[in-house]
Formats: sequence, structure tokens, C-alpha cells
Amino acid sequence: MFRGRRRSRVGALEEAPPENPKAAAEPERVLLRGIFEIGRESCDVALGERALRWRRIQPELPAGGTRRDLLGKEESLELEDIFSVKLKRRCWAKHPGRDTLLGITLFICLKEQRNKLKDSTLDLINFSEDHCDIWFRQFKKILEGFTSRPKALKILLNPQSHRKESVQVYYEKVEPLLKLAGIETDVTITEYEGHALSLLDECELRGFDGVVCVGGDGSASEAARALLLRAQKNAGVEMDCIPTLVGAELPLGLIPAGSTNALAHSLFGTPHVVTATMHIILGHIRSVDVCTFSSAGKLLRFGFSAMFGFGGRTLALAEKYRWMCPSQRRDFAVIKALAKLKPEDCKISFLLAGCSQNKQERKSQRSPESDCGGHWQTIQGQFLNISIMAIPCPCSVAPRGFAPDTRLHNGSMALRIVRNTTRSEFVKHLKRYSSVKNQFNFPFVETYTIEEVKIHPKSNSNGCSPQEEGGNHTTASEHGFPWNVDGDLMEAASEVHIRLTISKMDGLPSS
Ligand SMILES: Nc1ncnc2c1ncn2[C@@H]1O[C@H](COP(=O)(O)OP(=O)(O)OP(=O)(O)O)[C@@H](O)[C@H]1O
Repeated sequence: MFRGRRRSRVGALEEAPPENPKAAAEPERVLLRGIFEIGRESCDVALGERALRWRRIQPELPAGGTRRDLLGKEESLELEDIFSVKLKRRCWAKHPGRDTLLGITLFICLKEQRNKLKDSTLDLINFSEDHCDIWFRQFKKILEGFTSRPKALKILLNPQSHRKESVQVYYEKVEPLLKLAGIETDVTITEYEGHALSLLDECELRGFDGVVCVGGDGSASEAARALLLRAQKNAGVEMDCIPTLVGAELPLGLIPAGSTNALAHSLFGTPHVVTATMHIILGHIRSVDVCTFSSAGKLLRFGFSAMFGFGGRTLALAEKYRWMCPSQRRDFAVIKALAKLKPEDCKISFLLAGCSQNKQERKSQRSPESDCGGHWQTIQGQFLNISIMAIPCPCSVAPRGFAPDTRLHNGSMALRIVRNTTRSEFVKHLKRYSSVKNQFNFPFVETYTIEEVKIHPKSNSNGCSPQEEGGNHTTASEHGFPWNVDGDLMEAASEVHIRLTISKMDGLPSS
């Protein structure tokens, strides 16, 4: 029957509670009915509008019985879980071209534990060409009816991600499934940092239903940024007029092949390659909150998460030691940043979620500043770290996420402020990220759910300018304070204003 164990999407109907009572009450129209062998058992199979259902036909007992007694427990498969159909044939080595029809194979998606999806097959065995042809054509028609599923994808593959295994991951695990689903692909292997950005700025994307990025957070963030910039350009939106920005024209799919994969993990609930591929094949699209980072009214970039203070300094240090391997570099930078731990003297102004004026109203007024209405709060002081997350960002060092309570598309961001404290208390707080305990349950940590925030760094606590901070790391030192935006280094000399916008990505269904 199914290769591998049967999972939750296929089950005995009697045990499954109706998901939609109205739909359950309406009798489902049967499109086809016939006999197939499934898992070596002869079955009465009915193809409905929503599901394929079958019951094993029990051998008739000598004592007789009702027709219902002769049928086993009903099993079913939702049609939306089918992603391909093929005629199953046996080829004869001695007589090439004279193969024998065995039946139909359905390629299906099964739900596993912990948000994982996997591909599997269901064989419907029947040797009749006519019988199988009718069923095969009906399955094809059903698949064509799933119009939200992609037919052609532009693939961007970063060969340098993690341990340089993304090319292998794509060609061994992803491409075979895309091919099976009949999706055409056009693959570009990126050659340098920023290649995805320039490519998506100018390449022809007509005819593609989406862009898929195979790589880590850096690659994913670059591709998302590129699609958003392209959308502004095509819509003729002035880039610095942030309230009028538009969403991406094409959805972005992510195949996690990097070292942290927090973006893909936030989207799919797991950094599992086959799960990500199945979501893309099945056309699961949902909106994701993205932030704009601007300074003095000028758009600096788009991003999903940011850290200022310890998080920014650690990344700036890690960039200095690029010759080390990624994990070594990261650990070394954390230790070095901890050894040099110092607070940032900042003014933080933020707008709590739900306190803003009507967004449409703000848009129509084209107000560059949205702090009218008096809902902004300001705190000032010395802070070790400030993080702003529009998505949960789970990863190996923070399995629950850096912002576990944030949702992908809830119109708000999590603001976490770590006030100045002793190094040992700060280390305790950092260690909490890897445990299930509440990492924010410290007197020096404050958490807010916000819509916008402005971070205005003053001079450093010891009076040093950022130039002196960066040492011989020229990029960090010449342009200002280091920020960690989705794992990329961003430098800003003055106040940074962060607010939400919306993007579309391939991901979990929105229910
Ligand atoms: N051919 C290439 N050579 C060098 N860098 C590249 C190349 N192609 C893309 N890049 C850049 O590599 C950066 C990091 O890649 P990516 O995020 O995919 O991997 P990672 O750093 O291992 O993963 P993570 O960000 O999840 O930790 C990206 O910002 C991207 O712009």
C-alpha cells in the first residue's frame, strides 16, 4: 500500500472527526467507482470530489451476511494531498517497448510528526487499460484544477551555504520531487554575495509562478529583499516613501540549506528539506511580515529580524574572522563580544501594537512620521542588546525561537530590550535561549509587542565612537554602528526606524 508507514492524512474515516461540519453534512458527489487492488487487498474504491475512499472487500462467509459486512473499514486520502499521478507499468528486459500495465500510482504528501511532510505513493492495481485510462484522466483533471500550485519556478542556489552541500541537497532531494510534480525549473547558481539581488533586479520573471531560494538565512533574506525592491520599481513606488510600499509580485519559496535556517524554520515549523519542497509543490502560500529599516527617511533595507548591541557587535566580529569555518567563527565572535561586553547608550521610541492610527488613514495622509496620536513610548538608558523580530526565528541555538510568541503574519513585531547588567547575568539570559525556560524572565529584560520602533544610539558608554569599536574591521567602523539584520551586517550611523510591511512566501497554509 503506502511506502513507509501510514500517517495522519490517511486514516479510518469513522475515527476522524469532521473538520468542517457543513462540508461533512453535505453528501460528496462520487466521480468514479471501481475495483482496485490496494496493498494486496481487493478494494471497492470511490473517487469523490474531495477524497479518494476505499474499503477492503472481505471474502463472503459460508453463513452469508449483509453487503456492508463484506466491506472492511473505510480508508481515505484527501485529493489535495495528491501531487502527481502516473500509469504503473512493468517493463520486460527481453521485449523492450512491450510493457504490461499494472495500474495507477498516486504520488502523495503525508503528514508526519513535528510539522514534517514526506512524499509517498499509493498504488491502485488493475490490469485493465480502459479502466485505468478513465481513472488516470480523471486524476489528471483533478490535479489541473489545483490552480494555486506552481508550474514553473526560478531557482536560486547558493553553492557556498553551510558546508557547501546545497547543490547536492537540491539535485538529490528537491529536483526529483519538482520533476515528479511536473514543475519546470530554471536554476541559477549564484556566484557572489549580492548576485541574487542583481539577478532578480533585471531577469525576466514572466512565466514563473515563484522564486525558490536554496540556501540559508542570508540567501533567503537577499532574495526576499530583491523581490520587494523589484515590486517597488515595477509599481513606480518611490523607495523612500515607506508608507506606500507594495508587496512582492511573486511568492518566494525557501529550501533550507544554510547553517541556521531560521527563516525556513519559522515558515514551515521545521528546517526539513522535503517538507519545504512539499509546501512549494502543493502551492501553500501565506503572507509574512517583513520590516523596513530606514534612516533619515531613506530606506536602508528590508528584513525579518534585527539585533543591535551585542548581536550586532558579535556579527561584526565574526565578519572579521571570515577565514575561520562558520561555526568556529560564530563561537569565537560570541566569546570575544562577551569579553568586551559593554552597553549601548540609546533612546528607544516605539509604537505598541494596536495603538496606531488607522493604517489606511495614515497611508492616505502619506505621513512620513506616524507618531501622531501620542501613542509612542520612549525609554532611554544603557542596553546590552535590543532585538526586533517580525517572525519567531527558531534555530539550533534557540529551538523555541528568538521571539517564540510572534506569528508570521500578525502585523506586529517583538521588541526585546536587555538593559545593562553583569556579564554573568547576561550569559544566564543567553543560555536560556537553548532551554525551554522563559528566556525573558529576568528583571533586566523587557518585552513589547510593537508596530514600529526608532532606535537612536548616542555615543557608547565609554565615550567611544563606533569607529573606535570596530578596530581594524573597516566596513563596520567606517559606516557606523553594526546591526545584525537576518544574519547580515548592516551599518547605520544614526537613528534607525523599523516598521512592518507585508510579503508573500511559500509556506504553511494560512489556516
Ligand atoms: N557563490 C557565492 N559565493 C560567496 N557568497 C555567496 C555566493 N552566493 C551567495 N552568497 C552569499 O552568501 C551569503 C550567506 O549564504 P547563506 O545564508 O545561504 O548560507 P549560511 O551563511 O551558511 O546560512 P545561514 O545564513 O542560515 O547561517 C548570502 O548573503 C549570499 O549573498
